[in-house]
Amino acid sequence: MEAQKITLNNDGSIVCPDNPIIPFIEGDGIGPDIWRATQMVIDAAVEKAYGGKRKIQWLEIYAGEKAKDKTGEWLPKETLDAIKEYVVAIKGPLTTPVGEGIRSLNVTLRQELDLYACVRPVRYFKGVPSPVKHPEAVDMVIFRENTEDVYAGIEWPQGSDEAKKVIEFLKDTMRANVREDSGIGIKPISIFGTKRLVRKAINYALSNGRKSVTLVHKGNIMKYTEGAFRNWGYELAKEEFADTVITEQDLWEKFDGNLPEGKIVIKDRIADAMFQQILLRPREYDVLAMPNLNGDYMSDALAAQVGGLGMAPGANIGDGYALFEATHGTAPKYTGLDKVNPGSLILSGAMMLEYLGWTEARDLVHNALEAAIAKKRVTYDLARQIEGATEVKCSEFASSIVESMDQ
Ligand SMILES: NC(=O)C1=CN([C@@H]2O[C@H](COP(=O)(O)OP(=O)(O)OC[C@H]3O[C@@H](n4cnc5c(N)ncnc54)[C@H](OP(=O)(O)O)[C@@H]3O)[C@@H](O)[C@H]2O)C=CC1
Ligand SMILES: O=C(O)CCC(=O)C(=O)O
Ligand SMILES: [Mg+2]
Repeated sequence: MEAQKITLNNDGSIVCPDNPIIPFIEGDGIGPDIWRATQMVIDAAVEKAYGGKRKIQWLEIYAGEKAKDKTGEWLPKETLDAIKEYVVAIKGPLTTPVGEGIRSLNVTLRQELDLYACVRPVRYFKGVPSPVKHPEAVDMVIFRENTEDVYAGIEWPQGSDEAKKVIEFLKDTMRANVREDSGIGIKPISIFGTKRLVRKAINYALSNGRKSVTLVHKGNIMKYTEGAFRNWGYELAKEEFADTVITEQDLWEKFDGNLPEGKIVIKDRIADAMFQQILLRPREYDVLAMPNLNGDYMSDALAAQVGGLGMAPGANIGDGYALFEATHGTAPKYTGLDKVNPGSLILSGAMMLEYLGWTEARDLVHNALEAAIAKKRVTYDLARQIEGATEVKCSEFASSIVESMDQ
């Protein structure tokens, strides 16, 4: 069967052939190890679910260190073009230097492709060790705005002409005093960016039988960015989902705390308090929508509750285009050791299978991952927390997942 491209309908839904061509970026650091493991597990699940009728044809594209070595560029235009051409892609993590050097390639990919929602489902898999008493109570899906906020890349180093000019402008024109030896960063949050993100989160909640969407913001301090995010989120819910969305106040005043069938609650929480809520009252939260930085922090914190960054999948989704990737980074100290947990990228691959509509293969991955963990032969991150577990390599864990598909 000849491999074909995935195509997009006008409404942003995809048309997926049985033999789609899917580009992948291997990634830096632990990327090659976890990508190898992921490819093996996803291919095995597809083969097992569809008996050869469906198969992914993988197409390697380059970004990060491998791209720099091969082409002299960190993010070649061909890579962006390929993701647009093939609609769906998957990537390993890419390194970003701290405090200097190139801008994040991960953030650049999201912005250039307008993948405005970073979707990170956080759920518990049986047998995974956790620092909390009831990790099974965690079942949340983060919708993190992916293109704005302090990630917009509008910043100038301390002492630069640009920083000096902005400081002067603030002082002379806006009567706002900023210390002269400051670096400057700008935090834009727009009505457009907020509303399309919240719209996606509410639509997801409605089509997946979720009960609430919580807007997470620091609007008491950053009134016109984070506070506005909250206000525009409520506004959007009222404008576009008046028949289905109720407020928390409605829930108590009109419905005595009992959510009517088919409705969802929209509520909001201030971000610092929300970090406590996810630990102490996880059952009260479902879909979470938030600006970029809050989403970045909350993703790793929530991941910790269900087994850590080795078990944290994600996707960057726009209007049709999607780029799947783990929540974690390149974990540089483990580069080339075949040691880390490939679970996050494997689960990101399972999200991709769902996006293709291949839910039988997705279920196989989820069940086999749980079955492999039950055997207590797991990578270091889980082994160090499970009594009586044997530590296995990244590749061995992937093989164990594949073997578990047959059992
Ligand atoms: N989307 C992306 O591509 C992302 C890229 N990055 C980039 O990655 C680089 C490193 O960032 P860093 O802050 O160290 O964050 P990382 O997420 O790479 O790693 C932090 C720690 O998390 C644990 N961890 C991460 N991945 C796994 C895994 N697969 N299995 C088990 N444990 C895991 C390890 O903990 P322990 O030490 O306890 O073993 C690791 O030391 C930076 O350049 C950063 O910019 C960061 C996040 C996302
Ligand atoms: O781009 C990076 O280096 C970090 C990104 C990140 O932490 C994230 O997307 O969660
Ligand atoms: Mg992060």
